[in-house]
Amino acid sequence: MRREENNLARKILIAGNWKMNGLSGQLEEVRKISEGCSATMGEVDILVCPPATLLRTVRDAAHSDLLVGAQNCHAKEKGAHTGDISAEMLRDAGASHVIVGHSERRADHSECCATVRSKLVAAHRAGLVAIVCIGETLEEREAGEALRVLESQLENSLHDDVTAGNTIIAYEPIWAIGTGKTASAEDVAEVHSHLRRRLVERFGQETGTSLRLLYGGSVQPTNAASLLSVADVDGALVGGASLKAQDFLAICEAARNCR
Ligand SMILES: O=C(CO)COP(=O)(O)O
Repeated sequence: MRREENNLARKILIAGNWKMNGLSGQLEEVRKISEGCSATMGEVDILVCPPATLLRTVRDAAHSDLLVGAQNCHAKEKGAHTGDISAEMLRDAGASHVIVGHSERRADHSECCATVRSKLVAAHRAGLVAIVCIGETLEEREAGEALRVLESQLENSLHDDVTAGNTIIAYEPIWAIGTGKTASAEDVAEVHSHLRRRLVERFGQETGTSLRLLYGGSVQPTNAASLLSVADVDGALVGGASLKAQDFLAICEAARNCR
């Protein structure tokens, strides 16, 4: 089933995850994104997630309709956690969204689903919309375990007060991140419809069908249209291609044309 036959009530979100990239001298790309997508922003939500050091600068430089988010938060509100940043601090710095549970954090910082869930609670406590990432490894996919692994991550990373207004799910197969390999539209459709069913079972019909499900992993201007046309794909979480305004804007434009 293609997107137009599915639930169109969910507004598409194109989110750029800059990861550990970006210095204050390089804000020209943000200005280009901000200006370039001003016509698109009514129809598509557009979010950029710079490193925490640039949150305030990007927020101040960007069009007010461009959403600005962070890439991680600590579970606690404040206290003796040297080097960490709380969800409240991110909000104070201008963020409205925060990514939690990205596979790079799960791998580099040994974050398990319980940690991700506590960060989700923190994000909601601070009034941030959380983007919860889940994804399987290549070994898990090849062993036929992908759906089981994803289901477990989904189950254990979320808490019961999740709503379509405070949470977005991003499916990012680990083997597709930064590799140039993208999951096929068929694989993405299978995963997203499975996740949708699980969300409806857990949160009920209304919330389950309203939660947005993003795809991430080597999304490029060349493949965005086909990925975004898949039913139950409600947007993209873009890494490398979000660093160049031209590429990111092309993906936003592809999203606009999917409506
Ligand atoms: O990890 C990602 C976004 O969070 C995807 O990264 P790439 O688009 O560079 O594959």
